[in-house]
Amino acid sequence: MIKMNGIQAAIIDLDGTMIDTIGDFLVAINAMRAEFALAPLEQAVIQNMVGKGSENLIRQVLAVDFSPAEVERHFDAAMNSYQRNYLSINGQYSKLYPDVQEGLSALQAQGIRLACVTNKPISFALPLLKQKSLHHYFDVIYGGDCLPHKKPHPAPLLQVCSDFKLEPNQVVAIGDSSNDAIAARAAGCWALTVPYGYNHGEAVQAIDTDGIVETLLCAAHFVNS
Ligand SMILES: O=C(O)COP(=O)(O)O
Ligand SMILES: [Mg+2]
Repeated sequence: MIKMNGIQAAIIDLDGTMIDTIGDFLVAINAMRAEFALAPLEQAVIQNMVGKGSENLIRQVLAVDFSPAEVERHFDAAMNSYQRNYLSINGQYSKLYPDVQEGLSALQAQGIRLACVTNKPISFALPLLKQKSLHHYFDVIYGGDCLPHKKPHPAPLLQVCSDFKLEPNQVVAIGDSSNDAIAARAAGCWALTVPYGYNHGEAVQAIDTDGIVETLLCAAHFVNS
């Protein structure tokens, strides 16, 4: 792996990196589909649709049964149903991946500031981070609807660099998908990838990243080592 020195901040992804939220997605999506008299989808199918924000997810989920025109016709009602269902169970079917708190603590102990950048809507992300006792690690938290662009656009990462008054090459972004690495590359930040999340059904080895780290604790050992 490449030597990564002078890192002052880390931008951490949420779904698939800190928290295994696929159970929440499964329950909320299938509750929404039941309201539309659609059959439930398997977890493996939904898992490959997660990562590009709620709008993308809902369009993909509707497109299993509907034509492009029907998807647009049902979109608003489906999104309302999904949001209501998600918020009613947020976190109940989710759990932290191994060594998340240990990794965040170890990064902080090295003087590295932490930001969370997720494509999850902020109204889902904040209560979830609080419920799982992770919010206190982060100086800055951006949801997918906080800024005009979401990952893989570099804007949220560049916003963090600006918030922290750092150059992008002083910042590492750690995520589970190509979305995170593409945003990092485009911003000029370093990129690390965890292998256990949801990479749109593709192998993490195919991601253009500066390294694959087994856990966030491994990431902490790797940065500035
Ligand atoms: O909600 C999503 O689409 C995924 O969010 P993430 O950016 O935290 O992986
Ligand atoms: Mg993710």
